Amino acid sequence: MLETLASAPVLPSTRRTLLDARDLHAWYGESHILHGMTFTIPEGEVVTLLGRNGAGKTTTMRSIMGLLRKREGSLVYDGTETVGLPPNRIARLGIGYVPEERGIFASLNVRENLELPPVVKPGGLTTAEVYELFPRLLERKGSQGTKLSGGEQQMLAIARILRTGAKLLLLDEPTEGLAPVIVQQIGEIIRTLRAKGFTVLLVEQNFRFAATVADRHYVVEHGRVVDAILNEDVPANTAKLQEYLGV
Ligand SMILES: Nc1ncnc2c1ncn2[C@@H]1O[C@H](COP(=O)(O)OP(=O)(O)OP(=O)(O)O)[C@@H](O)[C@H]1O
Repeated sequence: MLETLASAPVLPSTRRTLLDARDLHAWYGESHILHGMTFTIPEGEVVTLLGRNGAGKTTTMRSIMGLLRKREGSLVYDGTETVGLPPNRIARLGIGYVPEERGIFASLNVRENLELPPVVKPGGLTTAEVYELFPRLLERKGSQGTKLSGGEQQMLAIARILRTGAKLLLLDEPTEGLAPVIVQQIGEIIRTLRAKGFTVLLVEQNFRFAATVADRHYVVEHGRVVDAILNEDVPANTAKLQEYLGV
């Protein structure tokens, strides 16, 4: 028997559940990293995973994408159990992943980077719609990946998955290393995506930023969700969050 958390924190929602993670365990080789992650992502919400370095946030995203071979438990996306499915099948269900390192191809220009990933599901944005959302990328469309600032790279990495038809966007620390003014722009983009009906799972270390975009927060420690906080309750829980995050 795997050790699990007897009762995971639960928060109410009136929305349909888009992703339901139950008692998710995952391993890198022999290393057991996720120890029973349980959380739900309501459709149309921005949900964050908060936690210290090494808590298991990135591993949770990689597990959702099927990038870890050994997973146990349940991850139901839009009614389909995805534990056991390969990454390409999971992507085709409509999940897009922007890893922390962004994955921009240095030798390709903005337009080529944008048009590289295949459309996996109908309903993705056209290139024109992407440029409307990211005017900066239109200005830079002929520039090579290497010439882009960190903020432009992050925008390109997000823009790229919008073309694919993904409806659930996994964004791993999109604001990391960016100047405050660019962080604000990324915040604007996330709010716009939410208004357009996308669902977002965001990994963040900075809960002050997270609170400007999110509907709910899950706190991750040692591969488990140990707390769940609605965004409107963040001000009343600041001290607790600071303690969780060690800030
Ligand atoms: N490829 C890997 N092989 C083995 N162990 C790994 C690998 N990647 C991560 N880990 C370990 O898994 C644990 C969780 O890492 P993870 O990257 O999910 O944490 P995190 O919460 O996202 O934090 P961070 O902000 O540092 O990325 C850490 O102990 C880490 O050392």
